This record gives sequence, C-alpha cells and structure tokens, in this order.
Amino acid sequence: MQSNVFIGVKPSLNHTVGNLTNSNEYIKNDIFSGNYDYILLPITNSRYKETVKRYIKDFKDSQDKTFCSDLTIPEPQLQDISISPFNGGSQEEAPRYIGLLSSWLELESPDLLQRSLAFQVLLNECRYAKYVGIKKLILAPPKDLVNLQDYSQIVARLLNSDIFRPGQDATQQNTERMILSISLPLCEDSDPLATWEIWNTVRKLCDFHPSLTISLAISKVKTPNYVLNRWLCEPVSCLLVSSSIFATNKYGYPVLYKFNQNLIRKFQDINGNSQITSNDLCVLLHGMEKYAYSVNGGENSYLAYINHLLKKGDQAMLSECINGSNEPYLLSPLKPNSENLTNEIYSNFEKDEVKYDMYEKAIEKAICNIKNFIDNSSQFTILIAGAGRGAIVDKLYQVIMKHNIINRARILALEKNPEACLYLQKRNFEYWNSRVELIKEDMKTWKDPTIKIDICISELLGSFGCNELSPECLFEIEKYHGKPNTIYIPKSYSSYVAPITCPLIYQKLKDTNDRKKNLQSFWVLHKIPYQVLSSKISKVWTFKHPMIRANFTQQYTTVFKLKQRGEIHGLIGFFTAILYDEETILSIIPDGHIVKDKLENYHMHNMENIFHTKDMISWSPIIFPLEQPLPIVDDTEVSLSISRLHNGREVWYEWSMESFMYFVVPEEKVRQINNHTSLSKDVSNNNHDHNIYVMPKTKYMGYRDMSTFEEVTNTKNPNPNPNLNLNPKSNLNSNSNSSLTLSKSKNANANTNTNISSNLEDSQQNSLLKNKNFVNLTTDNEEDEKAQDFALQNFNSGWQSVNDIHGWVTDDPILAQEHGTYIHKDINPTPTFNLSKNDSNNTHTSPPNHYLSSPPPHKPMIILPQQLDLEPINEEYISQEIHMRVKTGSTTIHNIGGHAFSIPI
Ligand SMILES: C[S@@+](CC[C@H](N)C(=O)[O-])C[C@H]1O[C@@H](n2cnc3c(N)ncnc32)[C@H](O)[C@@H]1O
Repeated sequence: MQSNVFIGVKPSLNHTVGNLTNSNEYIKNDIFSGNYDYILLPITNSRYKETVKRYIKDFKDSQDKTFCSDLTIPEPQLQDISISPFNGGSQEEAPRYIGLLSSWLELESPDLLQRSLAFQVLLNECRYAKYVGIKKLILAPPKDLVNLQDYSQIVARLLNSDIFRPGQDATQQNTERMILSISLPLCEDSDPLATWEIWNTVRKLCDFHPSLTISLAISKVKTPNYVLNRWLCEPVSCLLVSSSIFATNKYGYPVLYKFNQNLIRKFQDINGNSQITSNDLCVLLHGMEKYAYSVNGGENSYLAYINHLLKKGDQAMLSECINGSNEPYLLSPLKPNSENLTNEIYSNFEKDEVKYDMYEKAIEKAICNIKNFIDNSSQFTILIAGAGRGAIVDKLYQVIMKHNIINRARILALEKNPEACLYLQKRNFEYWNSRVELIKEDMKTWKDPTIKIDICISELLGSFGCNELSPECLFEIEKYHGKPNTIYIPKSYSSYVAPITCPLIYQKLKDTNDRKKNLQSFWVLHKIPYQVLSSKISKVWTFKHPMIRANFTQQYTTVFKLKQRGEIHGLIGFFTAILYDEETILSIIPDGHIVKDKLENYHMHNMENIFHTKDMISWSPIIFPLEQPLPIVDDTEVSLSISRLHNGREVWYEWSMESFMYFVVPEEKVRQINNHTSLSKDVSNNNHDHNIYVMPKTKYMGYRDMSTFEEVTNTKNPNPNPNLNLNPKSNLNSNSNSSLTLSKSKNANANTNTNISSNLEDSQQNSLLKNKNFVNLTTDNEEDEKAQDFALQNFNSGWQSVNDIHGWVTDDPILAQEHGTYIHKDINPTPTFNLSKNDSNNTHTSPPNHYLSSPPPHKPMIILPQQLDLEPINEEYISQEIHMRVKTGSTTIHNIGGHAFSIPI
C-alpha cells in the first residue's frame, strides 16, 4: 500500500533564469530521473505582466472604451509563458507541473477595472494550464482581509467557469477535476486559527466548490495540535516546505524537527481520504538553493530526506492496513431488522476477532454464573437472537464443550434471514453435531409458550448502539420468553455524541441530488477525517435488558463547551455496550476523550473501557449532519437536543443545536441594562445605551477586518469579536430569537502553549540511504542536542514560505526588513523553455523587471487585543464581573417526523 503522496519542487531562480538550455536540463534531469514528481512553475512570466499593464494603460487612455465589459485582456503569447506547450501531449514525455497563477494581480482592488483585469488574466492562465494538462494550480492568498468577499468573488467566478467543470469519460463518469489551491500558512503565530478562518471564509463564499483546495506552508515552530487536527479535516493539496524550516543533524544533513516529521506523517496518513478526486497530496520543497551551501549533500539532500520520510510513512501504513483498515467511505447505516444482509457483509463482520473473543469471554462468565445457581441435573436454555451465519454460535458451542455441559444446555439459534439460515444448517451439521435448534423466525413475532430462556445472546448493535433496533427486538423476546433472572448479553448499551467539524462530509452531501434529505439523514463514516470540537463527548441514553417498560422513546438535552472557533457540520455518534460486566465492554469511542454522562460524572481515569476496544473493526462512527454549518467563535457554548422517536411502525432521530457565547461585563453596567429591560427580553427591543466595556480577560476572537476595527474604535466601546456586535440595533437585531441571559460562570481562557521540541530524526535512515553514496542522515539522541539551526532567524514562518512560493520579494531593503522578505533584485522574464528551437528570431526585449511594483503583499493585517483602544479597567470591576450569555446561532430541527430517514420496525 502506498500513500500516494508526491514530491514537488519550486526550482531555484538560478535554474529558471538565464540560460534557457540549463533550465530545461534541470527540469528534465530531475523529473526524468524520477526524483521529483512535480515542478512548480509560474504559468506566465513578467513579460506578460508588462504586456497586460501596457494594455490597461492604453485602455484607460482611450476615450471610447470606458466600461469594464469592454476590457479583453490578450491571451499570453509564446514569450509570456513559462511552461512549454511543445511536449507533444503524451503523458510519458510531459514533465508534470503544478502551475503558479500570477500573484501581482489585485483581486480585492476597489477599482473594478483592476478586478476585471485580474479575473481575465487568471482565466487566461487557467485555460492555458488546462491545455497543457496541468491538474493543480496554486493561487496567492488574499492580500487584504477587509475584502475577502471581493477576493472570493473572483475565485468563485473562476471556479464556475467551464475550465473547472469536470470532464466526462465515455461511461459518463466524472473524470479528474482541475484543482485551484490557495496558499496559506498552516498556523499564524499570534492567532493560530487565523489562517484557517481565512480559508473557511473564502471556501464558504465559494460555496464549498469541490475544485477549491488549500496549500499549506509549514512553519518552523510546532503547530498546536488543535490547529493541525483542524487542517487534517480540510482538502489540502500541497504542503509547502521551505528549506528554512530544516535543521541539520550531526553529519550536517538537513532534517526536520520531530513535530514536523509527525505533521507530514499525519497528512500522509489522511491523504486519499478527502473524497476529492485528483487531490493527491504533494510535498513541495522550495528555497533549497538558499541553504545549499550550509548543508551536506547540497540541494539533493532535502529531497532524499523527504523521500525517506514518506517511505517510512508508507511502511507504517502498510502494517496498519494488515490490521484491517481500508478505504474511506460514507454509507447509509444497515437496517438488519428490516432488510436482509448479504453474504459479503456477514463475511466482513466475521473478520473481527476482537468482537467475537469478547463475546466468548462474556458467554463463559454467564455460563459459570448459571452453573452456580442451577443444580447439576437441571437443563438451561440459551438463545442466540439474530444468529447470522453462526459466528457467535461457534463461540457458545466452544464454551459449552469446554465446560462439558453439552447435555445440560439447550441451544437455540434464531435468524430471520433465509440465506443466513442455510449457512446455519450447514454449520450445525458440520461443526455443532446437530445440537443447535434452528428457528427461522422474526424475533419480534416469535412466540413459543413452551420456551423460557436463561441466557439471551444477541448482536443487534449499530454504530449508535440502538439504531439497529435492539431495544425493540429484545423487548419482544423478554415479553414472551424471558424469566425474572434471564441473563442478557449485552446487558446494556449507551449512545454518545459530540459536535464535530467535518467539511468534507458537508461538501459531499451538499453536492448530491437529494441534498436536503441527505443532510438530514445519518451516515456511517469510515476513515474520513473529522475533529471533535467540544471538550467532552456526552452520553445521551442507555438501554438496559431486561427493559421492564417499553421506553423506546428517548430525549436528551446537553450543553457542550467549545474552546476554539470553527464550524459545526454535525454530531458524531458512538456507542459502548456492556456485554456481561465491566471486563467485557465493547466501545467505539476514540481514545483520549473525556466522556460526560447524564449524572455529570466525568470518566477519565480508571475507565479504560471507555476507550476504543483495541483493534475492534466492526463499527465506524455515525454522523448526524447539519443542513447548514453552524459557525462558532472561541469559547462558545452549544446546547444540543437529540431525540429517539418511536411510533410503533418506525424509529427515527431528530436533532438540533443552539450556540451561545459569554460576554464579561461589570455588574454596574448590567444593572444599568437591567433597569431598562428584563434580561430575558428580546435584545432588539431595548433602546438603552449599550455602553458595555470589554474586559481584557475576554479572549480575542478571530482575525479582525479593518472596517470592524474602525467602527469600534470610533465608538470608543471596542467589541473584540468582529462576528458579533453587541449593539442590538445591528447584528443581534437580525436574529429574532436573540436573548440575553446571565450566568456567573467563569470565563475559561486557557491558551494553548506551543512548545518547540528539539527532538530530531531518530530513525534508521541509514539503511534507506546506503545506496545513495552522498548522504547519511542518521542522528542519535545525544547528537540531537547538537542539532544546528542553520536557517536565518527571520525566515521561519509560514507567511515567509508563502511569500517565497509566489516570488513576493522586494529589492527595497526597508520593506524587506519590515516584512521579513528576502531581497532579490530581479526575476528574469524569459520563459524557461527553449524557444530558439521553434522561433529563432525571437528575442526577449522586456525591460528588467522587479516582481513587485507595489509594496509586497505580506502578512494580512491581524490585530491583537493589546492593540485595541481599551478603556482602562478598574480592578474592582473585575471582581464584580458578570457573564452575559448571548445566543449566536441556531439550527433547524433535523429530520422532523422522520421525513428524511426512519428505520422500519
Ligand atoms: C449484526 S448481525 C449479527 C450476526 C451474528 N450474530 C454475528 O455476530 O455474526 C444481526 C443479525 O440479526 C438478524 N436480525 C435482525 N433483526 C432480526 C429480527 N427481528 N428477527 C430475527 N433476526 C434478526 C439479522 O438478520 C442479522 O443476521
């Protein structure tokens, strides 16, 4: 098994400028020797930029053309393009490119002409890229966060052009899509989720277009886990790896810090699970020429190192694959009560040795227990309710033989699936000595007054526990065949939920024909990345057997705390089942989560069983999606209501959520508000002065766009959350449900620390590299300490890597110093392929060009709370602060009346 992660390179300027033959040689040598899978090159060069600028100037000067619609930007000429169109079109011959779209364009310009120009240039570049067979294009990030909508509008127009429409093959199946990938840093130092938020905004504005992806620049410092986990859920096309984030090992070879090795490994692991075709991950190396002199092995040693990391990852994935993991999927849950399972499904189930071993253990415990209180001569009856093809019957038979009680045990195997019954007949004859009585019945209607059961064994559990109707099925058995002391295996099962972000699922379901129905149904998701956003997973209900009363309907309301902002795309659902006792528990709750049950008991320690049953593969989690994603800010509280409903014919689930945030206000101010209005009243009706002060304790939320900033500073009452203005006449007004409630709860403000680990490569790279005689990358622990951090101090953030990729450089030393960009005087506008072969008269007459004519686009403006003009805070106020709970959003009630999905009884 291979992870399908590719390696690409942005060739150094030395290679791409100057001697044309050299540049071709570079590309040919490295691509064709199989070292690099991709080369990143600009689609057009600066000659095209000059042509376009001249054209726009002429356009402005001309009297008769004044409308943007009159503007038609010329397509690039041969001298304007950097990627050869002369590769004959055959896949074997063609080097594979990732195209870099022009970064000098002003997508967010207030000048409509500039925006029209930007769109047309990009369209020309995309069209050319499609012609030469490029599948991935990288677009520079927005330069100005005020105008994300304008930037996104151009992106959306591109994506909705025919260029990004997937081709059709002869069978009318979708073929590969062209990918447009926006480059951004993986993490923003001052606000780790800020760049994710930029991406999320653009992606939403572009309506989750399936061709829109992200290319992430890795930084030199450790990315907090919650940020990394967030990105792992996104459609990431490229990891931009600058040479400046490497350190050197004791032999002087470049190596990545342990946390960045792990980061690449995690992306490698998840690659291919994104549900997006033609989006295989590419690790893109760049800037190697800058440090080639500082490392052993020169530029090639970076490539060797990344190759080595990926091979190691492939090997690890191979061993995981042997342990049962497979392809990602999103499936409608099985309904074994109303539909018959196929042979293939049974055989897949039966591979799960862990589950059957746990059943065996539980059965043995139950039989030992029964032996204790039934006298030696008495018989007892054991029923396997829903025996399938007999895997649990096998286990029971083994236990009975082991305890030598075959003459005392009456074994009944009940199954309603006629095909599975054939299997049972065969096994009974071949393996069970015909000691098993087969009953071909539906257990809900099976009534034999002569049979009372001592042990009832079943496996009617879905990913959410009760969703395969175990309660309804077993209740009928209890009613007609139970005894007061019948042992039930499982004896209880519980369902759990947590709010998650899972944009890939939302994107997938949203683009289906029956969007509304699909976004209100529940699904089993396997190996598709998601992130639990809440601090805890909540137990919602438990079914116990015997049930005594037919309480099939359940309802649960709970509150989750969500520390980091994001978007909720649904609820993830898990189950646990106690088969016999605390030692025989099945659980699909992923490890490392805190579980909250109804009694507010928090299980963390001494509850090993609350973690995922090791190596059990039968069940994947379930997702209850949201029809519209619910956006949340930092420190949000989400209230959830979920119900299991039953009308005698069907069972279905309904779910809804509301989000709230807390504002910290001095009690004095609250009293002022109170004097004007009752607190539970709709805020929009209040007309008092909203002179609410923001306490410095309140965590800053989200990046701020400048317009919001200006607005709040003008009023001298800055509100640190751009998503919610406390003035009831503005934002809250739009939500007719908005209400204010008071709580004395404390504001949780823990910040995640980012530690820079100095753990370096500790692996057996030697063996891999033995056949490469130029390099030895091995380090050992002792030597790790001596790792040399050779990169320039300034050059380690993701933004710098993004700048480097897009050639956002300046020759102005002051700007360079200010923005951390390196200085490079000139980027030659000549194309990188050899024109002379085809057009010997062609000369390159463009003037020397500085890539930037305007100040370099660098880091978008991110304003921190310290920079806000806060009112001085009196310490006394802090002791008297009150937290105001403000509703920030709500969903509809999903699947009301079971209209989207229900499970027939
Ligand atoms: C999840 S499978 C488990 C099969 C088997 N016990 C095993 O673990 O390999 C559930 C089985 O219960 C059967 N089943 C579900 N509902 C039933 C019902 N109402 N009456 C009889 N059998 C039922 C299904 O046909 C299926 O074979």
